[in-house]
Amino acid sequence: MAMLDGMVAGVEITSSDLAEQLARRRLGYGRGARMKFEADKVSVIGGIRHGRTLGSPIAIEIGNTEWPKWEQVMAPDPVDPAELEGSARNAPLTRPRPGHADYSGMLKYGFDDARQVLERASARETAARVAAGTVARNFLRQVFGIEVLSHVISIGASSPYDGPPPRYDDLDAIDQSPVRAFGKDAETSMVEEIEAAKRDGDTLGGVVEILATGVPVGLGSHVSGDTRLDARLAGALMGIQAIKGVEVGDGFATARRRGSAAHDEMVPGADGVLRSTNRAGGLEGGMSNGEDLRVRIAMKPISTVPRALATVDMTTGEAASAIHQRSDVCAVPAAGVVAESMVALVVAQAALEKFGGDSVAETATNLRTYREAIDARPPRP
Ligand SMILES: Cc1cc2nc3c(=O)[nH]c(=O)nc-3n(C[C@H](O)[C@H](O)[C@H](O)COP(=O)(O)O)c2cc1C
Ligand SMILES: C=C(O[C@@H]1CC(C(=O)O)=C[C@@H](OP(=O)(O)O)[C@H]1O)C(=O)O
Repeated sequence: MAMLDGMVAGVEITSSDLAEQLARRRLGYGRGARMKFEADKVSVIGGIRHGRTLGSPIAIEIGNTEWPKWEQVMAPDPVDPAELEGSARNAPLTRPRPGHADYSGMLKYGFDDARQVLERASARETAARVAAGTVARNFLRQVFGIEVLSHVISIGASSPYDGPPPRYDDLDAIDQSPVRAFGKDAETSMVEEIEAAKRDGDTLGGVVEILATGVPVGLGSHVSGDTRLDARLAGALMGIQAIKGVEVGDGFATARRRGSAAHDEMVPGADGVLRSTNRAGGLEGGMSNGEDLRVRIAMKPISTVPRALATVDMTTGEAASAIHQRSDVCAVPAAGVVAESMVALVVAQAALEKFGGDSVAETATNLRTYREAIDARPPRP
C-alpha cells in the first residue's frame, strides 16, 4: 500500500501511468523468478478521481500475487501449529542470511523466526515507492516541466559509462536496454558481468546515475542541515534497500581536484547567468542552482547468494548455510527506477514547500511570480 499525503489537486494521473512505471521497475537482465510470475495489480483506493488528484491523501494498493501461498504461515490470527507442519515454507527460518535484515531484526525484536523480519525488509516494498513516485513525477512535469531519468553506469566490475549524461529524450532507448544502459559498449560489458556471475552462482551490485532536468533555482535551503536538498536526496536514496553510497554531482572525483577545477564558474549570458560545467550536480549550498540535478547511487550485490553463504543457526548455535530459494542475480536496473521515484518525491516535496498551493493552478501561479522576479536578475549588460 502506498500512501501519499500533501499532493495538490489537479495532477493528471491514471492507472495506466502507474502500471507503466511499475512495469519499468520489473525489467532488467538479471532479475529473478519472482519477477516473472508475480504481477503488480494496481488499485487506486482514494485521492484520485477521473484521472486527477483531489488534494486528499492518495492511497494505492499493489496486489501481491504471492500472498495466497503465505496466507497461512503469515496469518494475522493465531494458527494451530499442526496445520503448519509438513511444508518447508511454513518452517521457521532460523538461519539469518548475511547481508539481509534477518540477524539484527531477530535479535532486536526478539524473534526466533526471521520471516517476521524478511518480507517487510524486502525490496518488494519498492513497488509502493514507484507508485507514489509516479504521482510526484506527473506533478513535476505538469507544473514545472521537470523530468526525472536514470541510467546504469556499471554493474559489478563492468567498464563504467563515462560519456555525457543522457537527456530525457534518451529514456526510451535506456529502457530498451536490458541493463538500462546509455550506450552499447557499457551495455555489453554489463551483460557479460551478469552472465559470468550467473555461471558462478554469484550476485552483483552496481552504480546508477539519476538526473532531474528543468529544476528551478532555489529548491531546498542552506539554513539548516535537514532542509538541504542534497541531504534530503541522499537520505531518500540511502533509504532504498541495498544502497550503500550516494554521490552528488562529481562527488568523490571532486574531492581529488583543486578548487579551480572543481567548481562551476559563472559567466553573463543573454538569459542570465550561464555555467559551462555542472560538476556540482545542480546543487550548491543545499539548494538547486538551476542546472540539472545529478546524483549517483552505489548498490551492493544481492544478498541472497546462490552459492550459499555461511551463517549460524540461531536455535542450535551451530554453523550452517544460508538458504537460497530464488533471488535476483542483479537488480541494479530496477533500483534505478526506484531511485527516480525517490528523487521525484523529494523534489516534489521541496517544490511544494517553496511554491505551496492547494491546486496545480495555484502552484503554477506562484511559480510564475517567482520566475518573473528572478528572470530580471542580474541586469543584462
Ligand atoms: C529492486 C531491488 C531488488 C532486490 N532484490 C533482491 C533479491 O532478489 N534478493 C536479495 O537477496 N536481495 C534483493 N535486494 C536487496 C535486499 O533488499 C537488500 O540486500 C537488503 O534489504 C539488505 O540491504 P540493506 O543492508 O541496505 O538494508 C533487492 C534490492 C532492490 C532495491
Ligand atoms: C518481489 C520483489 O523483489 C524481491 C526483493 C527481495 C529482497 O530481498 O529485497 C527478494 C526477492 O524476493 P523473494 O526472496 O521472495 O524471491 C525479490 O523478488 C519485487 O521487487 O517486487
